Amino acid sequence: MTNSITKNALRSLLYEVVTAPKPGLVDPISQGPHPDMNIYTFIDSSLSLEEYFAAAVEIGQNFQSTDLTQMFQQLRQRGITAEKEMFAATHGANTHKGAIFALGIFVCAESYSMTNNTELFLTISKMCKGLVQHDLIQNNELKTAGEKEFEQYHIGGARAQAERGYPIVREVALPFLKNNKGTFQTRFLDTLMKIATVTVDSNLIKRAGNYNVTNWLHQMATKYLDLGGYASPAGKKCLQKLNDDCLEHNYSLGGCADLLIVTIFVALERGYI
Ligand SMILES: CC(C)(COP(=O)(O)OP(=O)(O)OC[C@H]1O[C@@H](n2cnc3c(N)ncnc32)[C@H](O)[C@@H]1O)[C@@H](O)C(=O)NCCC(=O)NCCS
Ligand SMILES: Nc1ncnc2c1ncn2[C@@H]1O[C@H](COP(=O)(O)OP(=O)(O)OP(=O)(O)O)[C@@H](O)[C@H]1O
Repeated sequence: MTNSITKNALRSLLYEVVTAPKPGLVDPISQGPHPDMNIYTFIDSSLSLEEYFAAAVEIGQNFQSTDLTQMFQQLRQRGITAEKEMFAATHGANTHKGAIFALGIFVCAESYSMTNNTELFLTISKMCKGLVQHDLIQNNELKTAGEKEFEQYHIGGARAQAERGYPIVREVALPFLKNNKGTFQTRFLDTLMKIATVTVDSNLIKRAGNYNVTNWLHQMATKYLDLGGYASPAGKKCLQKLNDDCLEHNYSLGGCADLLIVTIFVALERGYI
């Protein structure tokens, strides 16, 4: 029988991807600026990760030592296999690399925290202690987009969020989702845009080729929420414009999507939604 944490991990991936219309991201209406993937690719990708999340639950349940960075190392080894399983399921498209990292951490930490009665976000920062130093500062071969951006702009992307215990999720997105009422569609779109008001998304910066795009995103997302979000006609229109802008400029919001996924996961675990 599928463990309830594993099930909520899969639910959060599917809830995120069916939410539409998301700017710069794949949803059932549009591939956005992602010609190599669509909603079906995301379904296949999500299902391919079930065993990975089940393994992450087990790692969290069985971990005994006090040094939680070792638990993260175990998870990471399994995560590298999960990336291969994802690429096999999607015929080579990178649908969920960031989510394998972020949601894997949340699943493992949730399982550990439930077994050992610890606080989720504190557990995550203990697991990821030293990650930026190890992966980005001591690394002499900066190859991936995120690694190069650290060199160029000094931003830590997905790794820095993890090491800091996901402050955007803990302090911004989760309280917002919890208090925001309405349909799932409205709540998730507005939460995605709330995340976009503060996130430095390395995926967007890579696509734009400059850091300044971050300020543009923060301003557009703030404007959308000020107009009343998806529940208001003006907010809807603003989101449509943002969707068009992302398509026109080939902008992707992969980091914001990952943060929405983990926010939905915690909300499901805590019964906020
Ligand atoms: C750290 C990860 C996400 C990726 O690192 P990588 O340097 O390959 O890519 P990069 O830094 O360009 O980012 C990849 C993805 O992170 C997400 N992301 C971007 N910005 C942010 C942000 N601010 N917050 C959270 N996630 C973000 C996006 O989905 C983006 O596409 C992870 O895949 C990783 O650790 N890769 C190394 C191999 C590994 O250990 N894999 C197993 C992971 S469990
Ligand atoms: N609905 C979605 N949910 C989650 N992530 C999404 C969604 N739609 C798109 N993405 C994200 O878009 C990113 C893929 O964008 P991109 O093509 O820029 O990355 P890449 O394939 O790794 O890069 P490159 O093409 O330069 O090798 C992935 O990180 C994926 O997470």
